[in-house]
Amino acid sequence: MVLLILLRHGESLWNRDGRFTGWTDVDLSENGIAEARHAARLLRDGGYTFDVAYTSVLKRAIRTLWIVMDDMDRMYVPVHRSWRLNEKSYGALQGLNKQETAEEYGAEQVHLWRRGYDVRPPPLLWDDPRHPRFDPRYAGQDPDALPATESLHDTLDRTLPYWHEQIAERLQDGKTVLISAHGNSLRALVKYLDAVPDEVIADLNIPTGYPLIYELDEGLHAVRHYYLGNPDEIARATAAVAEQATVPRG
Ligand SMILES: O=C(O)[C@H](O)COP(=O)(O)O
Repeated sequence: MVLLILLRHGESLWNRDGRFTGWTDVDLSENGIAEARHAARLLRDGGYTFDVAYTSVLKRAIRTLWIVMDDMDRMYVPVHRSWRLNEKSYGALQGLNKQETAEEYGAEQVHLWRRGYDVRPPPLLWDDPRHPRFDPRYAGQDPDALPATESLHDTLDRTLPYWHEQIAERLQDGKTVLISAHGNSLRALVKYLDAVPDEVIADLNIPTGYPLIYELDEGLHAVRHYYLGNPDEIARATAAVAEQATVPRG
């Protein structure tokens, strides 16, 4: 049995403000820092450790990982960063308030942009300064391969090669792997691990800051998974993610 620990970063400044973030490099809020520390405590108290860590190239996931490594006294663990673990690109929606966007375009449309498996939000234009081709951290990448927007399907398609080429091998070596990443890059991995059907994945939300443990067999098939933490708090935090872009009644 091998262990995989998935961790969505703590609350970011734009999570706090209810804004679409995607590939925007936004830091943790004070609350997000506390959530990361809480995640470390949950792991420590549960007797979990990890041998190698993977994260995105976005600071909310990296900083969450740093805090967990520091609080668990595992700063020495090897860390690998890849854009393939980045959040789903929210394209031209990045920076907009989710609730205001729902008021303007309708909650149904925004739900499709957020959760439709094959639905892409409006893209960033090629010359938009927010396009990742202008960002030095992607300088080594083919600019045509960098997303101007993504569906969850697109996110899965660019995450999976990294899983197969890098992460799976470590797990097969019997290492416990921690992945500190994002709501949608983790939803994509969960879809793959649990073979969640396209229409069902829309209802799956991942809260910030709660470790999600996967037990895998030797073939890396998921045997079971569970969150660490208080189930009522996790249920509330998960529901809050789902409801981020609803239009208030009345
Ligand atoms: O990029 C974002 O806005 C969030 O990290 C994930 O948002 P979502 O829950 O609206 O997909």
